Amino acid sequence: MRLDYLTIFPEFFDVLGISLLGKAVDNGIVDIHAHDLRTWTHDRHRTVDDTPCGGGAGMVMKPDPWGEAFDDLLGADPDPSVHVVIPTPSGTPFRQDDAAQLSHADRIVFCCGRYEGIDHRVIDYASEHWSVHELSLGDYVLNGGEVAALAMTEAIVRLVPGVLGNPESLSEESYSQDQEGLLEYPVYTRPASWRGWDVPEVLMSGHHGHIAQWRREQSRELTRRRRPDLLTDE
Ligand SMILES: NC(=S)c1ccno1
Repeated sequence: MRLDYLTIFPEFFDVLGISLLGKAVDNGIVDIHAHDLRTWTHDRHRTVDDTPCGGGAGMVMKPDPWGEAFDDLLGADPDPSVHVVIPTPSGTPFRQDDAAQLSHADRIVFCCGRYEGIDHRVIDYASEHWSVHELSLGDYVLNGGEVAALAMTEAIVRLVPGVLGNPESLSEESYSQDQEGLLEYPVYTRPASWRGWDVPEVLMSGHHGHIAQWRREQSRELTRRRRPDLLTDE
């Protein structure tokens, strides 16, 4: 999997060289390239923004640098196997299913907007050539798409075979299919008693059936309380 990041702050993506993602890069499972969008400017000030047509506060990212970056990185031929991800508060919610689908992609290009956003013609042009995903991490506004791109990258790449040491751990996570899309149950480790709080007895029983039942019940109760929207049968 090749990941490209178009941004005016490429240093944001230096962190992708550490921990599990760093190992995935070292192992050749993932190939990461961060690009300074100003590379594709031609004026003395390396300008990437301009005032919004129709007025309004703030600045809008000019289309030209994006178009020239696409030309260099992707060429002009349409290829629906290339996924262009634009983190934006106006996007559709980024969910575990999106991470799962994108984890099968061979190529993902993250376009990290700043200011009031990217000239919409960039998205229109990209949509004519590649598979475009305008995705939001949540109902809040960040200063740019970089932090969201990092979060989405981790959610996606950790699902790529060979990245996680123990793929079994994926099956019991929140939102996973094995968890029926529910929130993950509470987890415990030693000591059995800590500052007056004990590990639930069932988890110390060694009775796998009872433990599995308790965990299912905990997941449903937690989901009912915190995310009733995830309960499909209620
Ligand atoms: N909520 C998201 S993804 C975002 C991107 C930029 N600002 O907010």
